[in-house]
Amino acid sequence: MTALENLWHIGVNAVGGDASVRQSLHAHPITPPDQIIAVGKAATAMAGAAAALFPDAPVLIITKDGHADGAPPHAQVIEAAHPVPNVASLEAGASLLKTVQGCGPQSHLLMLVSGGASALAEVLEDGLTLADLTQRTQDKLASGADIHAINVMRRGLSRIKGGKLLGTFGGARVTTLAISDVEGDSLGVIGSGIGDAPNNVAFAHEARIVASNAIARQAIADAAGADVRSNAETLYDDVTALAPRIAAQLKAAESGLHILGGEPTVILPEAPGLGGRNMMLALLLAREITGRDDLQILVAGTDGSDGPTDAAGAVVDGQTWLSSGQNAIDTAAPYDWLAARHALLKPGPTGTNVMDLLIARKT
Ligand SMILES: Nc1ncnc2c1ncn2[C@@H]1O[C@H](COP(=O)(O)OP(=O)(O)OP(=O)(O)O)[C@@H](O)[C@H]1O
Ligand SMILES: O=C(O)[C@H](O)CO
Repeated sequence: MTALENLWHIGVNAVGGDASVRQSLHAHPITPPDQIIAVGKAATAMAGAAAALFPDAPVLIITKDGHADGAPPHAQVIEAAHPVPNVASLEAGASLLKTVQGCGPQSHLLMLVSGGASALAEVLEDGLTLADLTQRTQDKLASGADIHAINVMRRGLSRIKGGKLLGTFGGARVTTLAISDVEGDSLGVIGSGIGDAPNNVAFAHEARIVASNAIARQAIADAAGADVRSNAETLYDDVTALAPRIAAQLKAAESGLHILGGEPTVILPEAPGLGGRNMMLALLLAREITGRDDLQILVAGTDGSDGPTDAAGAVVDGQTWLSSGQNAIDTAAPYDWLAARHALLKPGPTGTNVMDLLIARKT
């Protein structure tokens, strides 16, 4: 493993779903819940920590396909598609609504929310079909819209988002623990507000953000110590605008480590190839730094999968663009091009999701 990959793992481990939930519940104990619900890409890890503390509570886990390994044996597990929902997302949404509505008058519900929840569980407003939902999701994802704009669309179609799910809760108390994968760490945006409560509810609601991009970056900075030159959450723009800006900053920077976080956007052509925003940014950066022998850059999603692929991102340097990757840029097909250069990172599902990290070393 390269030094940059090692640092990425340190950051990701610092925001693991299991450890984040355990630490939060240890620091601020809660009364035992009567029901545990975990929704999102980190649901299995978050639910595992809660179920170990509260073994008597029934557990519902809704997560992405292939992300359920290690789920508590007594949990009900539903796996669905991400980022574009499928029929399992509607089944998951129906189970979610039924479970919340089935909580008794005195009950305490523990909600564990992580990014990806929006696509993984849905109950549509009357008159809408799965085809409407998938089409609108695909269009928005390809348009370069950021997560705030995507989730405004999602909330408008939904009977469980934007606080509507907890609006159906008839019990006494809800505790929401959330891992943030959105700028500003707002509970109303994470999973389109699936763990948020509307105003004027009759139950007590406490919400905590237990992991975030800032926490992951700080863990990397702590591990790298005096070597760190910058640490900022500035990866919020189109990848074609970000790449030249970041490359120019790195070329002008002092030698040392640079840590950036956030979630870039990509505008896709009509029939894109295989890739994700991290791979696309890595490819564009490879072009910008071609020939430089003093720069190495890692760009990867902390959930372990970038777009609809099995890679989290890539590591590039001044040699990566030895033969041109322009065609891969034009067709939005960074995956195969980077794979051929052995530049992809494939850690598998990480049990967390705090957006993306860029770690660059200048020597
Ligand atoms: N071929 C491609 N090249 C570059 N980017 C792509 C490609 N195909 C899809 N994408 C991008 O991948 C993104 C979806 O990626 P991913 O599944 O990692 O989403 P996410 O932001 O983590 O989802 P969520 O916010 O719901 O957790 C979309 O923004 C889309 O533009
Ligand atoms: O699921 C979602 O809505 C996004 O990942 C943001 O949390």
